[in-house]
Amino acid sequence: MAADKNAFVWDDPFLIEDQLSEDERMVRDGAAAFAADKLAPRIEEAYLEEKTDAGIFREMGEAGLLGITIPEEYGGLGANYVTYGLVAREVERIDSGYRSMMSVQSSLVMYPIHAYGSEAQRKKYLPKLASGEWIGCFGLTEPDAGSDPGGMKTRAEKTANGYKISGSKMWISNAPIADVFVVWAKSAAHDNEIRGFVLEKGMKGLSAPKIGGKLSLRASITGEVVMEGVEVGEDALLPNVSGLKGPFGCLNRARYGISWGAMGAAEDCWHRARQYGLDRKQFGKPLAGTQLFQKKLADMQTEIALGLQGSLRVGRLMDEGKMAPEMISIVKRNNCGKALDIARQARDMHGGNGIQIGYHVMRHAQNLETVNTYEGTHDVHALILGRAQTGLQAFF
Ligand SMILES: Cc1cc2nc3c(=O)[nH]c(=O)nc-3n(C[C@H](O)[C@H](O)[C@H](O)COP(=O)(O)OP(=O)(O)OC[C@H]3O[C@@H](n4cnc5c(N)ncnc54)[C@H](O)[C@@H]3O)c2cc1C
Repeated sequence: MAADKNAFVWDDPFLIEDQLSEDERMVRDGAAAFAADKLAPRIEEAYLEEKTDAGIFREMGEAGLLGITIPEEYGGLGANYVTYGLVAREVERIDSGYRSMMSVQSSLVMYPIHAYGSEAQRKKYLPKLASGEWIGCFGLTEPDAGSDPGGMKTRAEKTANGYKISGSKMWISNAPIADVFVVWAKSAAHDNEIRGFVLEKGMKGLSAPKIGGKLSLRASITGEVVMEGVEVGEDALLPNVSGLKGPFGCLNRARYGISWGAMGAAEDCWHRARQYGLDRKQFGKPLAGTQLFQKKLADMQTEIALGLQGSLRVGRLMDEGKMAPEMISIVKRNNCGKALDIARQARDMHGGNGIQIGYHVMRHAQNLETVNTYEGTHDVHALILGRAQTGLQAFF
């Protein structure tokens, strides 16, 4: 009997699947298999023990998940932004920390080296970052400059052969295990404009101590980047960008991926809450048979369907070269905020079991606290959108 072409697919209400190409589905399926085989078995221990396995980068590299949008000649996959988003969704279905490790490497380290770097920098760094042999980090945030990166204090002074960089960065994902550091500094030789520099592990004056005690993103290591007069040659400067548009160009890509990733974490919470409600009986019937439980599931289904459709639309526009950063603010802000609400609801729907590591939902909720904050907080994206529609700057 032929399938009913008007049937409702509860876990894909708007038939996202039909809107993807064969190639996009193939890479997505590979990422899903990788996530299930290599990431899912590690996450509970990694999270509980706050342990980041640096070997994951090589495994991600072998699976082709690093530098999805970077051309093949530099070791990337040469795929489109929709594919990048689909991969982020699969990885974050397991854990936001693993997706963070991947996003930083692909969007915040490989992207700027490709987009703003010299040919020599591309050839030197990109293949090893794509294979996961080298791990990258991106240093923009400082102890006193988070939402306002223009207030950064890190400085690059001109020397005879290059630059001397001094300052400190805070909350830098991957930093303690990084080989390659893309850092942003105000450069005296360039009218105090913000410029990007590529530093390498082992340089004199460069250190990256771990920030311990995180209650969120515990599987993804975070550190400071301390630069005490780090001397680099002219070849460390990213030559082709200056000003805040450099870091924001990278952040736009990462934020777009996060909008998909957060929906992956939300889907995991939704599916787990639904299954829990079907399995668990109270008052003589499954929890899923109660009106309140079903209302919560319907809210989750609705927000996830809308969120995924929004991210897909923005991805298609990026691939057509028609992306405006404000579009990314809409999906990053909406999807992270909604995913956080969904994870908290799912935790509640699991009752006492919901606080246990083995039920996964509280880990997602804890992670999504960070995902809602980094890469532009929920409120900062509201200010970007407010400015875009009123023409009035409300940041200060
Ligand atoms: C686990 C983790 C990993 C991270 N990884 C990286 C990384 O790899 N690289 C990197 O560079 N950074 C990274 N960050 C930093 C992250 O991007 C910043 O934490 C974020 O930008 C917010 O900055 P802040 O923490 O200084 O908060 P603040 O900017 O001090 O904000 C505090 C609060 O004030 C609000 N606020 C700020 N400005 C305004 C305003 N004008 N009007 C109204 N409200 C406002 C914010 O919305 C927020 O609620 C990471 C952070 C975490 C927690």
